Amino acid sequence: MVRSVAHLGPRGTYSEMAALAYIRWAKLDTGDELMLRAYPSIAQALQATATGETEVTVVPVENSVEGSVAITLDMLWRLETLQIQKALVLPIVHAFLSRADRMQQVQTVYSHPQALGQCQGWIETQLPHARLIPTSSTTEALTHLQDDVRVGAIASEWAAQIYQLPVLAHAINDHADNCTKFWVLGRKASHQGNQTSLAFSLPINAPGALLKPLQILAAHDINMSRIESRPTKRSLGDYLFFIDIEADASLPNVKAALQSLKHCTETLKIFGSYSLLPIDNPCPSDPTTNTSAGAE
Ligand SMILES: O=C(O)C(=O)C[C@]1(C(=O)O)C=C[C@@H](O)C=C1
Repeated sequence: MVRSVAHLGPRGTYSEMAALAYIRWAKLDTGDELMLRAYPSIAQALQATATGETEVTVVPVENSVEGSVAITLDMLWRLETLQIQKALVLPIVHAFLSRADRMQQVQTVYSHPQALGQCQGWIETQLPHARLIPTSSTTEALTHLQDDVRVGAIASEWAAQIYQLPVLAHAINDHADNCTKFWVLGRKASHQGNQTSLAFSLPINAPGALLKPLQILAAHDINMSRIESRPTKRSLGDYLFFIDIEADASLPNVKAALQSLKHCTETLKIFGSYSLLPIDNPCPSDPTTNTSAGAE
């Protein structure tokens, strides 16, 4: 069976860029030949790995401007089987694609909500009256361009090359350092790395309930690099907490802390220890390169 990497499609998304970076790394590291496999949503990509249809999935988890990708955290909590094997951070540089000659012709802008948020300031100054329409991915937005000069889309320059679409403006993201962290998730744990991610729900909604787990981490000299809350969806004001720590779960102090956390949390999930993949050149040089196994 072809071992494949699930990601949000269709072709040319930032998620595919991240998946390609992972595939290149895996080839160099282990000689493994992995194929891309695009899915219409992040949830479907994650499910494909959970059910064994693909080996791993590469999904966005956090952007430097817009913050967490809620669906990734929610699905990770819901699917019992997934472990984080690697993390990678991609610089995200957006372009404005349109068949219009002038910006003034554009009345409607399509893109993924994360991309629309990352270019909010640019849209306000360049296209203050445009209607903004969210799409399931930056490249799904491109299907709305057709021959209509009143329509524009936000995606990468790489996507513009793949679909041979004109770029009206480039590097339109509001912050030059815009970047997104992706996780590589699989059914197996990586068992090594200097970062560990976990999440828990609390047994009671009372003063100090969250303080106890945080005190345990501090008492074991463990540094947190991130804390994020998500609704449990049971009742208003009831939260899950997602925490990243800067330590390997196999270290004695981390093992002891995780053991103690069990006593002051309701459900505790450990998503594994992993390292950050170094990315030299995020953009595949040849836009026609397609190592896709094709799911969409
Ligand atoms: O729509 C895409 O191209 C994606 O890969 C999704 C996504 C995201 O969900 O954050 C990935 C990276 C960018 O931050 C913008 C969009």
